[in-house]
Amino acid sequence: MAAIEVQGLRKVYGDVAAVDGIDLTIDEGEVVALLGPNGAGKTTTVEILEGYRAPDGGTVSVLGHDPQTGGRAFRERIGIVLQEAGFEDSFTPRELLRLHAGYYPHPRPVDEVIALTGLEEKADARVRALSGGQRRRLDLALGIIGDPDLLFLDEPTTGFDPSARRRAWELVERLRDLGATILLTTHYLDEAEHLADRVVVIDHGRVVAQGTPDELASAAGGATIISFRLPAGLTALDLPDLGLERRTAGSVIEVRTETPTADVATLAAWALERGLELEALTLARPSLEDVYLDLVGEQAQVEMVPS
Ligand SMILES: Nc1ncnc2c1ncn2[C@@H]1O[C@H](COP(=O)(O)OP(=O)(O)OP(=O)(O)O)[C@@H](O)[C@H]1O
Repeated sequence: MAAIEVQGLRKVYGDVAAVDGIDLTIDEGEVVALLGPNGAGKTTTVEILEGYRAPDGGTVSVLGHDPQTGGRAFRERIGIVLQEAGFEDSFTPRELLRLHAGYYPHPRPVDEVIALTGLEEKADARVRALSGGQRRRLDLALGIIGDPDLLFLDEPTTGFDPSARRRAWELVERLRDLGATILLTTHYLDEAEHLADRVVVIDHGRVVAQGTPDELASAAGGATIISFRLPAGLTALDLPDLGLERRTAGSVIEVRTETPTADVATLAAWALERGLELEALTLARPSLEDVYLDLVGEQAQVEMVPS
């Protein structure tokens, strides 16, 4: 059975269609990542699914309920980790978890949640003494204390250090193994690639692509990415003609090509002729990030240009 079933979802603010006809089905036990540039409509969509905003059109069923009218029976089965939850900072994580456990019929044991989220050392410290990353872990802990069937994670690892991030990923994987359905939004493509069974890309309030990370990457058309660091003192203009398309990120050059063998030979001959060593030279198939930037990159860049 589908955990989430959405058809023709619309939400309009004045002249802006924040959500402009989204269809989305998420099966029980699936981990789905919602991706999209700032303002794409992710938060609006997720908040409608959570019951915090009313749609202007379309049908929504979450765990068999209409989120607007599902009431307590619905709330008890979902867990929500918002981007910025405020909590009473004179409490300790253990106290807050006990308090929240009381709202649910079958909560997880508080100690188990503390261990799952790696908060053992700070379980009895005042919340105000926690670092930003530790507070995010507390957000996660509060999101899973009710042992939800469906968990909404809004940018769950923003502000985490790399090891906290790994632990959060392991936690999501464990929850998935325990059968939870998870809908997460993230701006980290590697996070989506790592965690999600399926990725849904939203732009301008519509679904512009969806599939497993592998499916999306192969939709890029079998191209290969040649990547290397531009030798010191040279510019991209000094390079030979290569590939179909070139992207520069700092001193790293990425060339998309459908003839990698010939292009690598051209590049190697060019470098050898000049006695250059090409640092960080790699060949790879397009990552989810490449595909994502192809789908929404241009609009995202336009949005960043001040008018
Ligand atoms: N309460 C509101 N009133 C008016 N406009 C809104 C409101 N909430 C969102 N919007 C607009 O709707 C559009 C979608 O916003 P939304 O927050 O859903 O995007 P998002 O994909 O979550 O972005 P981000 O990645 O920045 O969190 C944006 O143009 C935003 O300005």
